[in-house]
Amino acid sequence: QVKTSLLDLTNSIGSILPALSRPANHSRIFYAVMFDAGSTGTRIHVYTFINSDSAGLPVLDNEMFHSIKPGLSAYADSPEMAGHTVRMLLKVAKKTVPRLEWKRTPVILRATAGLRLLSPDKAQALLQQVQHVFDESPFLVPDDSVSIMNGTNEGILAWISVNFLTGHLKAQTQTTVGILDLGGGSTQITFLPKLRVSCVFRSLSSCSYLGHGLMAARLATLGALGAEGTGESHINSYCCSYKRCIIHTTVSVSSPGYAGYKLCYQEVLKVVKGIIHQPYQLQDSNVFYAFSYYFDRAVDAGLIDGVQGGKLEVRDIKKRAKEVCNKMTKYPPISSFLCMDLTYITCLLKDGFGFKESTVLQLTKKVNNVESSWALGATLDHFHNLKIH
Ligand SMILES: O=c1ccn([C@@H]2O[C@H](COP(=O)(O)OP(=O)(O)O)[C@@H](O)[C@H]2O)c(=O)[nH]1
Repeated sequence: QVKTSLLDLTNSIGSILPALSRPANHSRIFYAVMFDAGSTGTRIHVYTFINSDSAGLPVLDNEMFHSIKPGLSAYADSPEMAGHTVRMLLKVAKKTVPRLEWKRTPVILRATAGLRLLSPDKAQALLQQVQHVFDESPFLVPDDSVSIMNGTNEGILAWISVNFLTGHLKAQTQTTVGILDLGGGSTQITFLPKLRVSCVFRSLSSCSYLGHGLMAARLATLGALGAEGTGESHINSYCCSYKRCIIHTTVSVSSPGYAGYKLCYQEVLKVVKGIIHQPYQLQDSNVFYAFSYYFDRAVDAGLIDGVQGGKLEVRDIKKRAKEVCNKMTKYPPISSFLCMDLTYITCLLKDGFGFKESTVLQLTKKVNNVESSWALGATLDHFHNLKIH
């Protein structure tokens, strides 16, 4: 658990503009290109900002977003393919940023759980390929433009993104919202705990759990982590909605004749228990924005609209998990893992983070047409070091 002074953070964000030091007559518009090298895909965010007249926050005018699957870690044994992926995505940046602005527009790539879980030499080989593609590009390549980001920073930067987008970082705003990010390889929870009377300043609480993203949790639940690449393997799981659930080309999972919420919960609890500790000071007044796989699976389960998102209580997810696992729905689940995924999400929220069944989550993909992701916070961090390191 890492704590960061929120006062430092907001003061620093407030001074982004002076740090940019642009010529007086220069256009007020500037751009930044941030790559998210995630475990399940690589994404490009091209941000267009407008300098505000005051020394306050810049205005985010637009985001161009594009993604490619699989993630860079899928090319651990052919790193030049990782370079190819980034080169393809850079075409989006060239189309979006005016040619005259290329040489002053920074390109940055931050990798998350996929590369954290690789051996250091394989991860390094992938990053070197990306660095090579950046160096050949017409964009500005800052120092430390390509690196693996640590999990707590991932959570803090996502918190900055969502609070920036929802207007909670403005000087006069007293409240903030918490964030819940469920990636493929890791999961993050970041929020501002209740003020203790004796505290001088408020501290952010950010926890990241490597190996507890949704895809990693599937493998861990099935005890299949060690089975990868060792030849075909069959596993029985109460969480498998179909007769046969394929998890990996070499690992297939069979249902023991029936799935069921209670038995499935016991399976996923083994992954959650003992590893996730409950962050203290969680309280009812904390509003949490939940995105990435929280959002995707809620859409798959028919709980929220895929464009609008929506509010859900933890008990709504639990209820739908029961319906899917106990086959109480009219429609067969579109994914053979929907029972396991919804049960894992319920277990993570309740037994992992200590949420009540009545806790309300705001399921969100985009805020004002901008992706809910750490990438925006990382871009703001680039323009002025936010002292989160
Ligand atoms: O800008 C983004 C970045 C990620 N995601 C979602 O985040 C999840 C996967 O996260 P990732 O592969 O980055 O996992 P990590 O490496 O962080 O564990 C998927 O549902 C993506 O669709 C998204 O919707 N928008």
